[in-house]
Amino acid sequence: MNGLGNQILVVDMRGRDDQVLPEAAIALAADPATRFDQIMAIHDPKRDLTDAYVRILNCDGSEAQACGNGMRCVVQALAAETGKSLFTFQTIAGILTAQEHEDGLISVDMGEPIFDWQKIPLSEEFRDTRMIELQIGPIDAPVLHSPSVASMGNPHAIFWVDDDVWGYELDRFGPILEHHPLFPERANISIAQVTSRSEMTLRTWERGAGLTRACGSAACAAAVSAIRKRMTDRTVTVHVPGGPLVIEWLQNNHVVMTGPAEWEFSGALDPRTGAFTRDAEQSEAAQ
Ligand SMILES: N[C@@H](CCC[C@H](N)C(=O)O)C(=O)O
Repeated sequence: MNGLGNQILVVDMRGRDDQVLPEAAIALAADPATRFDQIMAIHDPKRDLTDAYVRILNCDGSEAQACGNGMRCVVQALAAETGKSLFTFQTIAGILTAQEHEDGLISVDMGEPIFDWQKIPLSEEFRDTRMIELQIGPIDAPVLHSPSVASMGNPHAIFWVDDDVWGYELDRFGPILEHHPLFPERANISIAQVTSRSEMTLRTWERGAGLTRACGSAACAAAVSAIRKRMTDRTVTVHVPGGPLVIEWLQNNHVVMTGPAEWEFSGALDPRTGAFTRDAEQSEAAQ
């Protein structure tokens, strides 16, 4: 599936007690036929009143605490299967609720943002008035500096720019910043330009996945950071390379993300090796 071009493999692990292995994820990501950004593995619920436990893997095999676009894909897959429209999920980071609307768009309550530096986590206290020294450009005139830092369950840094986000070499700066010592668990790195009280443009270099066409949790982290800085109102349309996501920061402190999800193909996966066989009718149609 995909969520605004964020490539997602939704893997049904219900009724099994094993897991998608990191090696399987790495093998699947290396195959052009199954290239993906994240795996959303749907497991049997571990708690009453939840529909499923969802485990999230990046294409480098690492486990993530949140994936907004992937959650919308899970909702669409389960809504098609069950006819339900309201869901409650458990992830490593906590409980999330989600809803598929009549128009097909999906809202996910991504929970409460975290700004406490120890919980993001950062290696030391950091205020966005302090520059992160970059290994590029002159030290007294860095290309990107003073990010907002926040967690949506997963760590994010958002660098604000006044001009076009496409003018920055995120593929070059992203890996340097992802591994900056300020981020002991690495971080998702975004460049954002606020264009009005209700809109911004955002590009993201994802921890464990690299450049993606959309990152839902980054859109949430960027929106709440812009709202805290009084740059926007509490509802923000975040334009990512794959299209728009609407982010609302509710008075109860929860962040709700709304956007689409799209089915692409299906097949059978060996969760130990990553061997994948596309469903027969789809293979024939592709020939
Ligand atoms: N694409 C995602 C984020 C996936 C996890 C991230 N790369 C991490 O490691 O934290 C989204 O839509 O939120």
